[in-house]
Formats: sequence, structure tokens, C-alpha cells
Amino acid sequence: MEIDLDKVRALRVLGRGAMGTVFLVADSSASPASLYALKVFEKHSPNKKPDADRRARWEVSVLSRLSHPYLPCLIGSAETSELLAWAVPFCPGGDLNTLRYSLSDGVFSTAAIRFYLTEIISALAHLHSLGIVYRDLKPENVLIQADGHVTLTDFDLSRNLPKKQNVPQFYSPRTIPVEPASKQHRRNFTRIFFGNSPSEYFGEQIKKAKSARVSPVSKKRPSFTSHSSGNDMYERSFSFVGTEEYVSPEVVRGDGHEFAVDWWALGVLTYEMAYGKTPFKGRNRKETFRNVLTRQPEFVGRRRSELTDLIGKLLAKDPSKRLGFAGGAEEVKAHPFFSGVKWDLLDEIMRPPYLPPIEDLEEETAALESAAAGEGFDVREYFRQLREPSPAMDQSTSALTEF
Ligand SMILES: Nc1ncnc2c1ncn2[C@@H]1O[C@H](COP(=O)(O)OP(=O)(O)OP(=O)(O)O)[C@@H](O)[C@H]1O
Repeated sequence: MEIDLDKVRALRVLGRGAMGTVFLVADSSASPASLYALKVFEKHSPNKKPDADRRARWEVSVLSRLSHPYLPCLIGSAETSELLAWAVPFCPGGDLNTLRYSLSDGVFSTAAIRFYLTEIISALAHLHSLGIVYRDLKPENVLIQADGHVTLTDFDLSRNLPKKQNVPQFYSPRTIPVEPASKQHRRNFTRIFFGNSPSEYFGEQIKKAKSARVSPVSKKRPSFTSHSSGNDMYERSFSFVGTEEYVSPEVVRGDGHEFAVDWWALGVLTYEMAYGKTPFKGRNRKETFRNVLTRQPEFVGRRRSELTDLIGKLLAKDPSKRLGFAGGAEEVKAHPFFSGVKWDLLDEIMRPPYLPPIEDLEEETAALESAAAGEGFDVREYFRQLREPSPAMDQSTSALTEF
């Protein structure tokens, strides 16, 4: 659907990321007016990351293919000479990271972990079935819908892994760009998208780490190789992307990676939900990556259980030994931690452990009322004023730009 930006009033900024600004908007072209999240990418922003244009369009194309209760759908998009904007359903419940911080002890109960994992696995299974590897699973990207169920967000780092055909051979080493931490994360997470091997970045450190590796890594490698995952042959990607504490050993090593990176990230996320911290965090990035390569997760204060067994299997350093590598999502679902889960009836049977507070939900009604009363601002004007602030800048927009 083509969104008519003349009919859209932005009510507030929901968040900012490397790719763009996300607004809560009311669209009066529908009757009654509808509320959604509008992600806006500025085409000519001076802070634009290399390749951002392609990644923004990629995100839109991924969204247009999704149809799953725990994944966002593309409501519509709009493009001007300055902006690319796309709309997805608004999730009023915040994200899993914020939710964890709101808990008194900062960790989820085993039952809550099982609930969230089943929905995330179900969403990953759908992505993988489309040949899409997500590559950015972390609590901040797990949003909570109004009914307490999850939605994964942020697909600009995802990647299509085409089935093996004629394997392209191209590989051009270049300097490794590290994305500056532009996003106001609640913790110091920097997303990384290196073009190729990170070894230049690591220097000596990676060599030390490499010497501790169990499986030898070929020094000579093509940009793509193939292997069998489930019933299909998929290529592997060699780009170095992800979020520091969530990147897998094969990404750190620059070995090439495929769907198993998502199962690794699921292991990190599960650990964080259970222990309130990620398993490999070091004092700096180099130490974190060395830990990713060499250190085993510590299960301090917890008896060995199906949960710790699941985490250990998802965090297998060798991707070919990792849960989910050979058998995909079905293999992960079959782990004893999920015994009794009715995977086909998740929405009907599973009750969310937490629901967004009623005040947060009432925001929707209030937002629609204020939009009907003519409040809000034009997103095109918002960016124009950011570029050329004028003394006459509208008070409400001014406050929002300082958000
Ligand atoms: N559907 C939504 N409902 C509510 N809030 C949302 C929604 N989508 C995104 N947000 C908010 O906007 C923030 C930025 O969104 P998103 O992560 O998609 O942007 P990004 O530019 O791709 O970020 P990143 O730097 O992680 O790539 C999120 O962290 C979240 O707080």
C-alpha cells in the first residue's frame, strides 16, 4: 500500500536507530484513522551509513514477505526525493530488554523464558523457511505487542541465503568500518557490519584466540561456500555483522556463516534472560570476541537443567555441532526444554507472562484522539527542521527533535 504522507500525523518519536527514526503516527486516510509505527530513512543524511540505502530497501522487501504472528507485516510505504518511509504495526509494550530491567531481580522465570523462546523460535523458523537469516537477534529487537506476544523488529542486517546454484566468487578485502554508536541504546551495544574478515581489526588478539580454536579454519576461502542445512543447500555469507555480545564464533573468525548464527544468538539471549547478563562480555570488544571464541558459558548458581543444557547446545562454538545446524528449527523445538509445548497452537494456548501496563495501552486511544484534534506534526517537516532549524520552529516539533 502506498502511504499518503499528507494524511499522516506523527505523534512522537518511538526510537532512533542506525537506519532511521521510528515515529508513532496516525493515518487519517483510513476510516477510522489507524495508528502505526512509521520508520523513516533519510536518503541524504550526513550521518548515513555506507550501504544504508540498499539496507533500508532490503528491510522493506523483507517485511513485504512476512506473514507470521510474531513478525511484523508491511502496512505500507512511501518515498519522496528525501525520505523512504515504511509502516509496521505499533508495539506498545516496549522490548524484552526494557522488560527484563523492570523485573525486580533482572531475570526471567523459567516459564517466562520458555514462553518467549517458543515465540522467537517460531518467528525464526518462518524467516529461515523463507531463506532469510536474521543476524540481529537481541532483546532490544524483541518488541512486545499489546497482547503480550512478541514481534521481532529490525531486518536491515538480515540476509537472504540463496539456495546453491552457481556459486559466485568475489572477495575484495577492504578496511573494516565499525559503525559508531549513534543509537541511544540503554546499554553499550554497538552493531557491527564489517564487509569482510575482522582479522585486520583484531591483529594479534585474534591470532591468540585462533590458536585456542578446536576446529581448524581454512586460511584460503571464497566469499560463498555451500553446505547442507536441513533438506536444502544454502550458501554462506562472509559479511561481518551483528551486535558485539551476540556475534557467533564463526562470524568473529570470518569463516562464513549461515542460519546457525541465529541459533547462537538465541543461546546468548536465553543466557541473558536467565542470568541477567550476556555470557561472553569482556572489558572491551577484543576481549568479548576472544571470550566468544574460547570461553564456555558459566552456569553459576543454577543446577544443571534442561535450560542450561539448551543454552550449552545453542552456544556450541563449532556451528556444525550447534543445536539447529543440521535439523533447523525443528531440532531446536525438539529439545526437552520445550517438551509439552504445542507448537501449532502457541497463540491459543500460551498465555503471555507479562502484559503492557494498561496506561501504555490507553496511549493508543489518546494518540488517535489527539491526531483527530489536529495535533502532531508532519514527518517531512520534522526532518526539514532538523536540517535547517528556524527560530519559528514549532514548539511541539522542537521538543521532539531534542528527544
Ligand atoms: N513497531 C514498533 N512499535 C514500537 N516501537 C518501535 C517499533 N519499531 C521500532 N520501534 C522503536 O524504534 C527503535 C528503533 O527501531 P529499529 O531497531 O527498527 O531501528 P533501526 O534504525 O533499524 O535500529 P538499529 O540501530 O538497531 O538498526 C526500536 O528500538 C524501538 O524502540
